[in-house]
Amino acid sequence: MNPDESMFRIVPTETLGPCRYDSPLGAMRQRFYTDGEWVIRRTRSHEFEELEGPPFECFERSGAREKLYFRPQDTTVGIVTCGGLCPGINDVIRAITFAAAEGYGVKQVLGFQYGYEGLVAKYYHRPIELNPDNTDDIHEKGGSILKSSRGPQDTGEIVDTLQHYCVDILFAIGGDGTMRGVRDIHDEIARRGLRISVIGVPKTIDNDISLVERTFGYETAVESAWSTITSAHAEAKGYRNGIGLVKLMGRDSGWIAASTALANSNVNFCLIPEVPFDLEPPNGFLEHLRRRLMRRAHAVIVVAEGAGQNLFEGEYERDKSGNKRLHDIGVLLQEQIERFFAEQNTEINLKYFDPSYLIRSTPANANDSEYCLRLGHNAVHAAMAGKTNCIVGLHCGVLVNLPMPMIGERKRVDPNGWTWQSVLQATRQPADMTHEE
Ligand SMILES: Nc1ncnc2c1ncn2[C@@H]1O[C@H](COP(=O)(O)OP(=O)(O)OP(=O)(O)O)[C@@H](O)[C@H]1O
Ligand SMILES: O=P(O)(O)OC[C@H]1O[C@](O)(CO)[C@@H](O)[C@@H]1O
Ligand SMILES: [Mg+2]
Repeated sequence: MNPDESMFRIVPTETLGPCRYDSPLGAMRQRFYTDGEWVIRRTRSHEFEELEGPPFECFERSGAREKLYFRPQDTTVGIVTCGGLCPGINDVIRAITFAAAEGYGVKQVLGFQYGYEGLVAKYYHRPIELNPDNTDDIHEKGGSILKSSRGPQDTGEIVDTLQHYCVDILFAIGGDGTMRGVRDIHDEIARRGLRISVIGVPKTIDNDISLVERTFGYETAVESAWSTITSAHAEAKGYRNGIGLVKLMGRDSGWIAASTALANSNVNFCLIPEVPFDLEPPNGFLEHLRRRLMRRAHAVIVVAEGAGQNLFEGEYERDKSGNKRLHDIGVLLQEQIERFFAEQNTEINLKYFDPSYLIRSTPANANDSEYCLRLGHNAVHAAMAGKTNCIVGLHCGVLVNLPMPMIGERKRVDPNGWTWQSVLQATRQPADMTHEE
């Protein structure tokens, strides 16, 4: 069904060419989807005024297509995992391997090791052949069986390697940096006039990929953080003026901290990168903490690692991929809270929790595992139909193929949005803890 063009416009994904081959999934009487099945892009009410032309953009639904671009028995698939770890990476590797090898019967599935390094000859990381036997139980483990890495690699050399191994389809599982890598690899492939599909499966516990409702691993990370809050609460209530201070990941987006504060509403202060705060009285965080202790004699604080960077001076160091190494807000808060109450001759008992890597190295929970399976399957469906330079992700509750050029700025918590307003209601912290008028 085509949408009414005056009202709706489908944003198509790039395709390598016409699809000539019958899908073997037809023999399984699987339901096929067409490019004409679409999902309306989520648009906030204030964005309507800025829209030009047809007001509703639509994305094509993910799903198996009846006709394929690649002939399965001639097709070689590659998988690579890059960036930080995340619960569910192995689930996605397994789902891609099973869908490609068992579902479509492709010739070969190659796992490139150590991120984009594994696609550059000078590192001598040989790819491993993946099959249903050696990926059978990997979803029960955290981490990535293919290993990962950060740091730039030469795009030309990456494409040389794809050609060397006759790779027809590359699946890159990673975060925002990895997706930019997909775009560069795609551009080089196009420049060389090659017929290789590159598909991204967005992974990040930070949940910060634009247009994607939820990235896999995020929910598991929140679930792991939940139990740390329970411990912090017990410690806080176990002593006079007890304070449980928990630092969670989230460089630029405070989704994990905000969701954890909602999931375990023992949190009294949630500090995220999107909402700046000051420390000192009259309206800084420390004064509000003092008032909270006066009322209830204990407090639980959750701080995202990217929060309060305005409180530091000095340049940032960078990691190999160019990401900022942030100043340690957890340690600064610990020091400043202890100093502040010592100056007031008030006894406090502060316990500091930093579960950073614990929450991202665990296996995926059941809901994330299910999501990973569907992402893996639908990434394979998209690639076999010749789609390229796109990602698969959940949008308005439905899996869609999103063209890479649509993926814009990082998704961040909106201080006026539903999530943050719920956090304010649950914590009862002031909306503004700055000295600004
Ligand atoms: N702008 C870019 N262009 C091309 N490649 C990039 C770009 N940014 C990052 N990459 C590459 O993508 C890979 C992963 O990037 P990065 O380390 O930033 O992790 P990520 O994919 O963003 O995951 P995470 O969310 O865990 O940080 C690295 O090899 C990096 O060099
Ligand atoms: O220490 P690493 O491995 O560079 O990863 C840390 C970063 O990874 C992320 O979890 C994103 O994957 C960030 O929130 C965090 O700052
Ligand atoms: Mg990143």
